[in-house]
Amino acid sequence: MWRLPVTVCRITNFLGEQTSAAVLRRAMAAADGLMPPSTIGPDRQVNRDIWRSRSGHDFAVPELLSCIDEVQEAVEHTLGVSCQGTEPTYGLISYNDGDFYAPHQDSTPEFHPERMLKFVYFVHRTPRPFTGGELRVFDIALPLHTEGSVSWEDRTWRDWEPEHDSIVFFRPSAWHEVRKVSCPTKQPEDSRFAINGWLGAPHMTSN
Ligand SMILES: O=C(O)CCC(=O)C(=O)O
Ligand SMILES: [Fe+2]
Repeated sequence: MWRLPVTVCRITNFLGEQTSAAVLRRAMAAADGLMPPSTIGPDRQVNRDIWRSRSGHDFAVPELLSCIDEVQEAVEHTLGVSCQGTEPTYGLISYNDGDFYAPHQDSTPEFHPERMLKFVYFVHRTPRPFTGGELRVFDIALPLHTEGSVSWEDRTWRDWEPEHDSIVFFRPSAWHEVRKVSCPTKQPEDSRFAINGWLGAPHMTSN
């Protein structure tokens, strides 16, 4: 069996000092109003065994979208996806002390098949007020028809730091997780903030 890393495009200093600081200020203000717990699935269940974080859905970041637009072609080329005619959907997610997201896929043939490209843009206070919170992206085991021969314990991965003003792009079908965050102050403003979104076919986009 072969293990191949999933390609992740990562860009640091993505918006620049001033713009990322402005996004962080808005994220901190949103978190101060205590965003609701993140929910999973079409019936919007809170399941703290799978996903512990808080989500804000009406957080607008036009400056991020225009920077994504500028790199989109290069990212598509690198990841081998085409995002022609797609539209972005996104939200602000905050992870505070003890929060995490268990391994999952953002899209499967049955669940959000319209999602073509995933992006996660990170902001946080400096110095970083939390530890953990790495984005873990699992390698693919090949050949794909390995039923029975691959065990969950054997899996391999690469961790990506949630560094302020960095962005990662990958295919939403990749298995990934957010490692548990430790944030000793427990203050909402000290959270690991992520603007988490997808480029997807608009006619199929749903929540
Ligand atoms: O915040 C991250 O690093 C990724 C979060 C994630 O996997 C998701 O919201 O689907
Ligand atoms: Fe995800």
